[in-house]
Amino acid sequence: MLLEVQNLTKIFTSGLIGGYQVRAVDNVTFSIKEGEIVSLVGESGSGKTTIGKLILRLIKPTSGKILFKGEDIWSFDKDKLMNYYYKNVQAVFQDPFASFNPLYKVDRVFDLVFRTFLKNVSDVEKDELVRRALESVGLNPREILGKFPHQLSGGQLQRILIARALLVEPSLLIADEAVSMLDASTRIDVLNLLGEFRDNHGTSVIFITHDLALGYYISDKIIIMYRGSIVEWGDTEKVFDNPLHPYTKMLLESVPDLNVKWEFKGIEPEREEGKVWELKGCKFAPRCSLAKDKCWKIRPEPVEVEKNHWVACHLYGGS
Ligand SMILES: Nc1ncnc2c1ncn2[C@@H]1O[C@H](COP(=O)(O)OP(=O)(O)OP(=O)(O)O)[C@@H](O)[C@H]1O
Repeated sequence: MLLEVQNLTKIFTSGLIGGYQVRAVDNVTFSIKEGEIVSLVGESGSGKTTIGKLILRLIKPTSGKILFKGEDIWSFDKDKLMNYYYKNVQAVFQDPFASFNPLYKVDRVFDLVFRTFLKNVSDVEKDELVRRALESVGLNPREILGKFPHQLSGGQLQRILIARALLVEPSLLIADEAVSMLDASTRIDVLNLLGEFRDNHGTSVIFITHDLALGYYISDKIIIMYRGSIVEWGDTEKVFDNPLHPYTKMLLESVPDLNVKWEFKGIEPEREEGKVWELKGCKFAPRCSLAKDKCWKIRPEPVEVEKNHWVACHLYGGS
C-alpha cells in the first residue's frame, strides 16, 4: 500500500478566551494504492485541507498514524523527510499567487526543485526537463520563462506549479482545490493531465475538492467527509450510482442541473457551530431529516454495504 492513514485525529483549539476545541479530523482511516486517484469531497470546514497538511507533515496529528510505504512518516529524520518523502509526495494548492515571490521570475520555482530534489542534473538537461514539463501542462515555454508572476494569469501560474510538482515524478500528488481557479476548459485539460500522468508514471493522486462533479470525473475512489469524519466511501461509480448516506444524497442533490432553475433544497445548517463537534452520536443528525433516537446518542460505525462501498449511518445497520 502506498499510503495508509490510520485513525487520524487533529484537534485545534480556537479562540483565546473561552476557546473551544475543533476536531478538524476525527478518527479518519483510509488507504491509497499505487496509481490510484482518490477524491476527498466535503463542504467547507469538513477537514479536507487539514488531512492534506497532515499527510504533508506540515502539522502534527493529535493521534493516529500516517504510513508511507509501510513507514510512519513521523519516524523520518530531516534528511529522509526532504530527500525521500518530499521527493515522493508533492502538493499543489488552490492559490497559485501564494506560491510565487512577486520579486522573482517564475523560473525560480524550477531552480528550487533542481536544487532540492534533482541535484545531479546538468544545465542542458534542466532546460529540457523544464521545457517538457511546461509543454505537458499545455504551456508554451517561450511565453512563460523569463516572466514575473504578475505578467501571467492565475491559470498559467497554477499550471506552472503542477508542472513543477510533476517534474519530480512523485509517487503521490496532493491536489488541494488545485483546479478551482481555472476556467472550465483549462480545468478539464488539467484533470486529464493528472489522469495521463497517473497512467504513464503510476502517480497516485489525492484530489481534494468541494465539487462532487470534479471528484466523479477524475477519481477511482471517493471519500465523502462531514465535519472531520468520513461518512461514506468506496468505488466512485458505486457511490454515485447508489449514494447511501443522507449527506451524500444531499450533496448530489445540490449539484446544479442546468435544466432546472436553482432552488434551495438543503437543510439549514445548525446555528450553534461549536456544539456539533461535541455530539456523541452522528454529526450529521442535526441536519438529517431521517435521524432517529439512536443517531443522537451513538456514533455509527462504518458498514460495507456492497464490495468496496462503505457507509457510516445507522440506517444501514452497524452499532
Ligand atoms: N490552524 C487552525 N486553527 C484552528 N482551527 C483550524 C485551523 N485549521 C483549520 N481549522 C478548523 O478545522 C476545520 C477543518 O478545516 P479545513 O480547512 O481542514 O476544512 P476544509 O474541508 O479543507 O475546508 P475548505 O474547503 O473551506 O478549505 C474548520 O472548522 C477550521 O476552521
